[in-house]
Parts: sequence; structure tokens; C-alpha cells
Amino acid sequence: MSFDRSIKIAPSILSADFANFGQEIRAIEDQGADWVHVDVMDGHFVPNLTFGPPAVKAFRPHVKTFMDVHLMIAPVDPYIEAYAEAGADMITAHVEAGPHIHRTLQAIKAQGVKAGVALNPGTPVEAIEHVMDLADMVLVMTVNPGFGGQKFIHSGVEKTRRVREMIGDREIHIQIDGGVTPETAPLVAEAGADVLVAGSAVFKGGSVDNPEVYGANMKAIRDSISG
Ligand SMILES: O=C(CO)[C@H](O)[C@H](O)COP(=O)(O)O
Ligand SMILES: [Co+2]
Repeated sequence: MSFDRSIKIAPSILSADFANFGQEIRAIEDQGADWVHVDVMDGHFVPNLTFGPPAVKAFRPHVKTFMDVHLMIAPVDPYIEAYAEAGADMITAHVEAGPHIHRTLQAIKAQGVKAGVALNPGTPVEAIEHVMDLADMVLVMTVNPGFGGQKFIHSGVEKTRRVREMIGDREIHIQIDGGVTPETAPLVAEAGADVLVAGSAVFKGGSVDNPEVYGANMKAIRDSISG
């Protein structure tokens, strides 16, 4: 299959109803989500705690599209196999989470899943220059990781442009995560991003009983780009 450079929306289930993940995942996919973004936090690398491998395994049967697992944990290497076995289609690790990002990306690829490398807002793009050949995706964080609902950090737009230049003609996705809304999505899409994570902007105002709101929220993001 040829590389898909079209805009993809990846709702973060960090903003879903935690008592109802199966229905929430089905609702966002029925309403047009392209990927499902799962935020794994350890209370150490980031000041919040979320999903261990058993939780991710429980999400798996509900995900019909693509399960994108964002690991905000340190150390990361001891847990790669468990998250791959839990059913991740892509595992993204932070370059800041350990001294050996090259080894980490090799370990992800060795599990037969796609590998993403994430950059915190304060990390320069040069930190990933020498691992581009191992990456299927670069994640540009536009908030400091740990929580949903934060304000978009605008330096991420120029950073996205620089990542785009660094990628050249390689088949590597650029994902933006944090504060994506109909106001900020066109800025990063224009700079070269193709995967937009959105938590609060997708889930706000909706529920599994009123899922059309999720669809309308995703449409507002897509329309802001095509417009
Ligand atoms: O990785 C994350 C936080 O660390 C989340 O994916 C991100 O914050 C999404 O939430 P929102 O769209 O509400 O900013
Ligand atoms: Co995330």
C-alpha cells in the first residue's frame, strides 16, 4: 500500500469517559476517527498515571482502525514487548526518556510494530537527526506531556516545518499532539503534519449517547484545514 500523506485525526482517549472505553472507541471510529491515540503515563516521566499493558489489551478488540500508543514512561525499553503484545500498531517513545533512543526504536521495530519518536516542546529537532531511518513517525509535542486540555505551544509550528525538511522524501508521518483545535490544526497542517491528535477538542460536548458531537468536532478540525 502506498504511503498515506493525507490528514488523519487521532482522538486521544485520555479525554474519553474512563468508565466506558469500549463504547467510546466505537463511537469515535463510527464518527470518522482515522486512528485511536492511547496515552500511557507513568507518574515519573510525566506527573500523571494512566494505562498499563492490560488496559491497552482490553482496548484492542474495540479498535478497528489503528492503535497508536504514546508511551510517556521512563525507562521505556523494559515495557516495549508488553505494549506490543497488548496489541499496539504503533509505539511512540520519547527521545528524552532514556539515553539510547536508537536502541529503543530498534526494540520497537523488532516487535513488528511501527515506531514513533517523540520530541517534547523544549527538545531540539537535532536530537532525532540520526535515528530517522528507524522512525515511521515523528511526534512533535505542542504541550508539555502529562495532561489533556492544555494550551497549544506555538513554537511547535516552526519545529514541525523543520522536522518536515529533515524527513525529506522518506515515508515518515509527522504527528502533532497537544492543544489541537480548529484554530491550531491549519497551522501545523500547513507546516507539514499529517496526523493530528486531539483529545478535548474531539470529546468536548459529546458522549456515547450523543456521538454525533464527536463527528462534528472532528469535521470542524478537518474543515479548518481544507478551508
Ligand atoms: O499526550 C498527551 C498529553 O501528554 C495527549 O495526547 C494530549 O494532551 C491530547 O489532549 P488535548 O488534545 O486535550 O491537548
Ligand atoms: Co499523546
